[in-house]
Amino acid sequence: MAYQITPQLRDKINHFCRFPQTGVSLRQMVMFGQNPSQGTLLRATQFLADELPIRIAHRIKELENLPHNLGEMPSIIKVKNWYAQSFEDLINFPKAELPSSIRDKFTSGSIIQKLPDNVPHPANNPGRSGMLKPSIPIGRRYYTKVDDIEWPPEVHYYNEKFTKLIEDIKKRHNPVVSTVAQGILEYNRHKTKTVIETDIQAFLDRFYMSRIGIRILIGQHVALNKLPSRPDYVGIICTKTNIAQAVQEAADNAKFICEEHYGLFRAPEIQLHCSNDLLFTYVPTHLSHMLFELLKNSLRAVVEKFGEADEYPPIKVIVAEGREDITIKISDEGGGIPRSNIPLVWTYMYTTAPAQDLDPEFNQTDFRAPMAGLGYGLPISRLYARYFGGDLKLISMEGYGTDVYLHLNRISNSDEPLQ
Ligand SMILES: Nc1ncnc2c1ncn2[C@@H]1O[C@H](COP(=O)(O)OP(=O)(O)OP(=O)(O)O)[C@@H](O)[C@H]1O
Repeated sequence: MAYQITPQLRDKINHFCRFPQTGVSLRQMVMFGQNPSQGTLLRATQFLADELPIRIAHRIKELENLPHNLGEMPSIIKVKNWYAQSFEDLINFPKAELPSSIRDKFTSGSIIQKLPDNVPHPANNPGRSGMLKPSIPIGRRYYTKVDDIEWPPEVHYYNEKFTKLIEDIKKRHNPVVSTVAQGILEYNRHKTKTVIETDIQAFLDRFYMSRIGIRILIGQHVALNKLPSRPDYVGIICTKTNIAQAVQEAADNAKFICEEHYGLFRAPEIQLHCSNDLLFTYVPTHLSHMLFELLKNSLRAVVEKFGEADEYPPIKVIVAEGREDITIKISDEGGGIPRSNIPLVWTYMYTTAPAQDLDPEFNQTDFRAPMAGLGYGLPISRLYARYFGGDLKLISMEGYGTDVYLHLNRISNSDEPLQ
């Protein structure tokens, strides 16, 4: 039988919707996740056990109040039910029952309510330093790392169970992007024009941005709990992400796909101008995703403009290191985009590639089409860039080529853009 939201669950969803979502910055994640003790992990568990149902409840509400009749499409209902099931799993997860000796250690000097804005936090006040352990402000609270004392096996077991729960939730939501895309196709069948309306575009931006945030929080928590510690990594965040290496890997992958797709002996060359030792803190999987999508677009444009050729004008990747941003410019001579189409390239489902079949049941880790096909590459890459305070811009010279600018914020302390 299809999943149903019971009236009791509905009340809980309404209740959690009343709380604002709490953003976490890349820097906070790095500070909190360095060499975490089981106690610190338990604190992270508690944060997520509070925060994830809030974020998910907001999404359920939004899926139920979609503009036009998008919310009635079978694929959208399917996605809403996944969110409702995950919400239910999370709120039914039992609270930690700690032995009293441990409970005292866990709570003493731990979560401190945020001080008024005009009062410096004691941990950041040099005159009073040492009074409190350094703590990380997240939302309205300060999260203090917990000492590495001998934590009883119950704490480890509890963290492990919660990790398993959210890992399963992440897996359940793997096909969300392609299923929502399917929902949009179902909706478009009822219309004569297929360009996405502004309100639906805004919903998709919010929805996918929120999904990135939820998956980062889960991915980070799972990595901290399960992965052996790796040098230069805090969970899924690499504190020494090597840009040149990331571009090179994305270029190799994109060229390989391009050669396969067009049956070419050799894809256009991708020239890289970047210092080999440029390192910064980032989530490497996000960076690879964006670079791969952008390079694929450039390769496709060049190959489609020049056809099967012995030589193509190279694609140039220039990396600039600023104080605030690291900017990656990708320039191609693939003929550019007509000016009137520029706003469309940021809309979901806009593509000039032949239509692709969607298979929402296909259990993929993250949505990715082979060479081109759904028109998700640019808008989703822009969300990834914006998620950590960066941006993605595109400038085209029709008849010549396209430049895309990928700005990555290196200060990394901007909060997640949550709505
Ligand atoms: N460098 C480029 N040069 C010319 N046209 C481009 C370039 N990048 C993007 N475009 C145009 O913008 C459209 C949308 O790009 P987008 O990356 O969002 O989707 P896609 O590549 O068509 O499909 P996918 O979902 O697989 O990424 C492309 O179909 C293409 O027409």
